Amino acid sequence: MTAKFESRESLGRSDRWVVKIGSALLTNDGQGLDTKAIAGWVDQISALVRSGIEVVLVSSGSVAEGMKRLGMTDRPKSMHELQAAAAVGQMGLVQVYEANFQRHKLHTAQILLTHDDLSDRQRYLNARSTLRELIRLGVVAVVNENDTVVTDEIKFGDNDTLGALVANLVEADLLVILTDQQGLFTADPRKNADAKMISETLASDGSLDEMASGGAGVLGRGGMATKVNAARLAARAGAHTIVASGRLDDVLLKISSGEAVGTWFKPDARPLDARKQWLAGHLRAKGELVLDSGAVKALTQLNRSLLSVGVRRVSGAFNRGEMVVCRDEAGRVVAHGLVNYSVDEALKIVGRPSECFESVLGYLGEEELIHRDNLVLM
Ligand SMILES: Nc1ncnc2c1ncn2[C@@H]1O[C@H](COP(=O)(O)OP(=O)(O)O)[C@@H](O)[C@H]1O
Ligand SMILES: N[C@@H](CCC(=O)OP(=O)(O)O)C(=O)O
Repeated sequence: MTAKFESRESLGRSDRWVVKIGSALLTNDGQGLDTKAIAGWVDQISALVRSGIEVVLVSSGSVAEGMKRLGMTDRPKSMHELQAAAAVGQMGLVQVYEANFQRHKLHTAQILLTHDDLSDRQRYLNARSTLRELIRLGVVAVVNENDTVVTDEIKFGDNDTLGALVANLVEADLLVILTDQQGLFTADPRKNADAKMISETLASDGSLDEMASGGAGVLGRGGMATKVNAARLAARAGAHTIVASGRLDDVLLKISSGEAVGTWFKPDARPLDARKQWLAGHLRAKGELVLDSGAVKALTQLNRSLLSVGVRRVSGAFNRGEMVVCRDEAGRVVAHGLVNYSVDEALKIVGRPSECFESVLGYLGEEELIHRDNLVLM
């Protein structure tokens, strides 16, 4: 547990926040952007900035606004129509933010990211430097997924995950996820009138998954499950998360004055170092390795690298340097890591000690299948 923020009051006074505003809130029943509500959130963010808090904004809404501008009544099914709608709507989104932040004499900047941008270490570092520079300059960055260039396989899809990755990038103290519910309930409150709101919890608490399994609202993408996962991802970098209702009056100001609004997800582990945070944010695995119990122990208890001798099975299509998931024999995810061998090579060396590599492969590469510096336990 990070001792830094032990109370709502101290968390409310933290220096750097990422605020994510979801589709469910931003749009008037899918009829374009709710500009009045946006003006209200901008007023609050501007007040936070004036009080010395650094804020990065992650905003959805491009598809809904694009649909309205193009006269589409139903959410398009095809990828290229969605991408066209997002491209049109993103213009509206930045116009609304720019015009409203102008009233407070604050500059805005548009940042559009894809999963690929953040899985490539160099591009990740570039995005990080740019965001940090914008923060230093007192500019409010408005981040969204670059919907125009992403395909189903590589997209974040929901902006909760993007919000958590941005929180990791800028080393935020707090990720605030504003949505259309007051927080995380014990079950989906739309379907269960007896559901109770959770006021605070450890992000790692396994019982949250069941509570959040109810799916998204009509306009949202991820529902509560992606918010819980986002809180966990942010927690790995030591950040706290609050999920709260964007419809509550002055919600952000209430959070900054320490009021107990929404659900507070606390980190419980020591934050990962910067490189491992980047690895933990690699969400698209290219393959899977099934480890025997000795290998699981070597990784989880002894902090060792993964050797091919402890791998039972290999699947997927990966090249050297790509991300794979390591599971135990019961199918539980143990770790993510960047492999030193392609799938074709890995298939030849699994279950064998590294002394055999030269005779099997015809050359001697790295001794480890995944080096411990490139492994992150899950
Ligand atoms: N346990 C839960 N607590 C609160 N909301 C839940 C829960 N399970 C599912 N939900 C649903 O998640 C929705 C919010 O997610 P989503 O529609 O993706 O919003 P956003 O666009 O803000 O990300 C709520 O409207 C609610 O119906
Ligand atoms: N990038 C998409 C947002 C995806 C989305 O709806 O996410 P979320 O707000 O988390 O439900 C857009 O701007 O329309």
